Amino acid sequence: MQDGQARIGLIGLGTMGAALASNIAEKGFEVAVFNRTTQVTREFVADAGDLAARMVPTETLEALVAAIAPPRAIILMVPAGQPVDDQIAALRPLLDADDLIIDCGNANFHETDRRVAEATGPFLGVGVSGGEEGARHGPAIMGGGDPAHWARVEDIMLAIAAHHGDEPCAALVGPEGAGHFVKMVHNGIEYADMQMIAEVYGILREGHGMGYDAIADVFARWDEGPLKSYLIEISSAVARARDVATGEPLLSQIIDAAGQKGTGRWTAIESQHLMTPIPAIEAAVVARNVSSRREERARGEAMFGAAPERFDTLDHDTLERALIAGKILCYAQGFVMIAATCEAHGWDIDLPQVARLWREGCIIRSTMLDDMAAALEAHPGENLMRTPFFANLLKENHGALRRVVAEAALHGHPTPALSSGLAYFDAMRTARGTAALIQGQRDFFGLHGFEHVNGLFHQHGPWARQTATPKHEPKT
Ligand SMILES: NC(=O)C1=CN([C@@H]2O[C@H](COP(=O)(O)OP(=O)(O)OC[C@H]3O[C@@H](n4cnc5c(N)ncnc54)[C@H](OP(=O)(O)O)[C@@H]3O)[C@@H](O)[C@H]2O)C=CC1
Ligand SMILES: O=C(CO)[C@H](O)[C@H](O)COP(=O)(O)O
Repeated sequence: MQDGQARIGLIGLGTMGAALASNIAEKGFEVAVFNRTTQVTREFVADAGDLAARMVPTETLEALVAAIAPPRAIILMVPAGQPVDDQIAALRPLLDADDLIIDCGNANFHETDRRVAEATGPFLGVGVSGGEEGARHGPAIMGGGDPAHWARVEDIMLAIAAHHGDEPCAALVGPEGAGHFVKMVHNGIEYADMQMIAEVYGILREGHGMGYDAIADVFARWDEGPLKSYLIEISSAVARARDVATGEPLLSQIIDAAGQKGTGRWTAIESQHLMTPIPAIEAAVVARNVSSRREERARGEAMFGAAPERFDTLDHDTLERALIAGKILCYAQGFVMIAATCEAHGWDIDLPQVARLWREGCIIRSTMLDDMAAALEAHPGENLMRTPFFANLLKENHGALRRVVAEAALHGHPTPALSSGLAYFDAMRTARGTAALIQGQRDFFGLHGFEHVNGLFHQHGPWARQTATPKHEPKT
């Protein structure tokens, strides 16, 4: 320790903070820790084993600040929203002007933008993904803020991050709230990927009548192919798990109402502000909302009868291929959203770099990300679905996605994310769609005008009282 002082501080020893503090200490950095509930700090350090030698437990914010070598860097790992503002407000008066606060929790990136603008000292917003296991042994880290501030802690971030070969999955992706924005989109993709897997799980369970161990075997087999990913791997583990209390398959004992802390909802709301379509992600957020309406769903079942029927017209290969197509479309929507936000905010987030950061450590890590990074690198500005490698994969697999969505609909299995992914794919390959009718309707009831195929703007239909007068000359 430098003059007996720690290199960095960390506030919030919950699931993520405790794991991150242990990771930091394990990588050789002394870390001073503080938690709102003091007993948690005491127990954490008491249980830290050899790592305790590189930890300084503190019981007041003043003691925490005194324990860190200046210029200080302090990580916050507390819930998003007011707790972060409160913590900053309590901490900042105790700090020197050049001390750095790093919010490593999930934050709404607009709040991070605001905190950067309001900050009276250095501030970074850093997205950390990987859950407890990732935080402990190597998460993906998406930094946002001033490069000079990032440089002060870069060695720690690179050391604690997951690695893909020799490459650390940690980087400063952009200014202000860019790191939290990228983490938010990561979580949006996470929602959509999880929902698609859950939809296929429903078909295997209710449609095929398979048992949980057999479903776990299917997921485990898929985890050896193109779908290889953390989410498929843990889906297998979850399907195989037994409930400790009853000995029953755990999945039969978990109430089917999905929780959410806000990142998926933020992604969906932001996409609407940007007018950038991410329908599979939005559908996944809606599906969580629907899942929470248990009592209403039960009343619906009593009134109309249970929807999902047994059917055996889909083999496992078709389901796997549908998930491959669906997965590509989830990520494609996420990357398009990052590109759109860059344009709106004047940010320059490097999409291939984001794909590389997500290859290890994070929840959406998947073997496909290597090819995604290469595709985005080779075709800058292109939607992932139109890059040659993924376009070919979609050509090979969209038929399977179509069959799964169609058969599921025929047999009463809701597949909102898979269906939305397919509708996006079809809409995005339809040069002349159906919006002409909407423009005609808008003009009919509101004289909103439309653009004519001859290039004239603000034309009206024959229902307009006055003769349509072009406001602009034809485009040449
Ligand atoms: N769990 C996960 O998989 C991931 C979580 N995150 C993000 O990391 C952050 C922390 O999450 P997680 O560790 O799961 O949460 P936990 O609920 O496990 O821990 C929360 C921590 O914050 C402290 N805390 C809560 N409210 C306040 C407050 N008002 N003021 C000060 N401290 C407070 C708690 O202290 P006390 O002991 O006193 O209650 C506790 O140490 C969140 O932003 C979350 O979204 C990011 C990636 C993954
Ligand atoms: O950031 C995470 C993973 O990447 C957190 O686990 C987050 O809580 C997941 O979101 P939700 O709770 O809404 O499912």
